[in-house]
Amino acid sequence: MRIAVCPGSFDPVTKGHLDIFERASKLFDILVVAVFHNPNKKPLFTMEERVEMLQEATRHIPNIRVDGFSGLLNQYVRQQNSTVIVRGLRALSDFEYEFQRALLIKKIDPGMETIFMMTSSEYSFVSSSGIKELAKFGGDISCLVPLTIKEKVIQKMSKE
Ligand SMILES: Cc1cn(CCC(=O)O)c2ccccc12
Repeated sequence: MRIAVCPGSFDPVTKGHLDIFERASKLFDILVVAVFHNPNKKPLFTMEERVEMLQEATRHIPNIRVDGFSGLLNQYVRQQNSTVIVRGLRALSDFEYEFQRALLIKKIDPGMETIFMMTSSEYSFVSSSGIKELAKFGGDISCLVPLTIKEKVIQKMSKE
């Protein structure tokens, strides 16, 4: 059984994320989309909200499992009976951080592999932070996130 883990903050999930999920889910028997609890960040949505939003947004992909985790990524991946991490790359600006992170994981856990997938060109500019910024000032985020996510972002922003 080939399992891969796709970790991220997904605060919120975007169409760029979904593009990677849909393509990566065809390469593995199970794709675990894992919301990472980052103690250094103050997310807009709670871990539970992000897991729920991801479950909704990926309902059409049968071999996806959504989960939340904290702690060391490589330990979590091994707990999922996997040694493969999948990350999406939007642009060259992502590469340096992702490259260092992949090398560090390889250093502490040589059996772990990180696979990078380029997002489709139509989503190469889409980021969760950009979407939140746009929504904050009343911009239309319809083409950047699934409809169910759009409503939740606007609702959450109205309370900020
Ligand atoms: C498109 C994309 C960006 N990233 C990293 C930045 C982020 O977490 O949004 C991903 C992580 C997993 C799957 C897809 C993506």
